[in-house]
Amino acid sequence: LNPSNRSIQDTEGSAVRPQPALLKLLHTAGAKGDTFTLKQVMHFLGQYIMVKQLYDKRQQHIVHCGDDELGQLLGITTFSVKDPSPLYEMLKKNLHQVSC
Ligand SMILES: C[C@@H](c1ccc(Cl)cc1)n1cnc(-c2ccccc2)c1-c1c(C(=O)NCCN2CCN(C3CCCCC3)CC2)[nH]c2cc(Cl)ccc12
Repeated sequence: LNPSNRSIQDTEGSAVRPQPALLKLLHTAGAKGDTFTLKQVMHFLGQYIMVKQLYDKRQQHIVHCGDDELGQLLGITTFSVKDPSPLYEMLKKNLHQVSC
């Protein structure tokens, strides 16, 4: 993100530009355009998980993404929505701060 090295949460309201691989997932989930707030990125990633039915039907906080592009981006096969750290790591690498 930006050189001032603010944490990912600080960029809540400001605009971010996802890398192509992440942008593709957001468009699959119905997102339009190429610049979003972090909140919108989170919303569309949630939609993506639902559209692709990646969450465990019995334990709905578990996401199985090993066979999906989401897993390629995260570098993991499974995660729990209760532990967002792998997600924030991925977003740090795949979101560019848009200084507008
Ligand atoms: C609090 C929030 C969250 C948000 C960010 C993080 Cl790093 C962790 C957790 N959250 C809580 N459960 C989910 C979730 C669980 C299963 C399937 C889809 C989403 C989410 C996620 C949202 C979201 O925007 N959530 C809106 C309300 N969700 C409730 C759960 N609902 C589903 C639960 C499973 C059955 C279908 C509905 C969907 C709407 N966006 C995400 C993106 C990712 Cl990479 C991972 C998880 C989520």
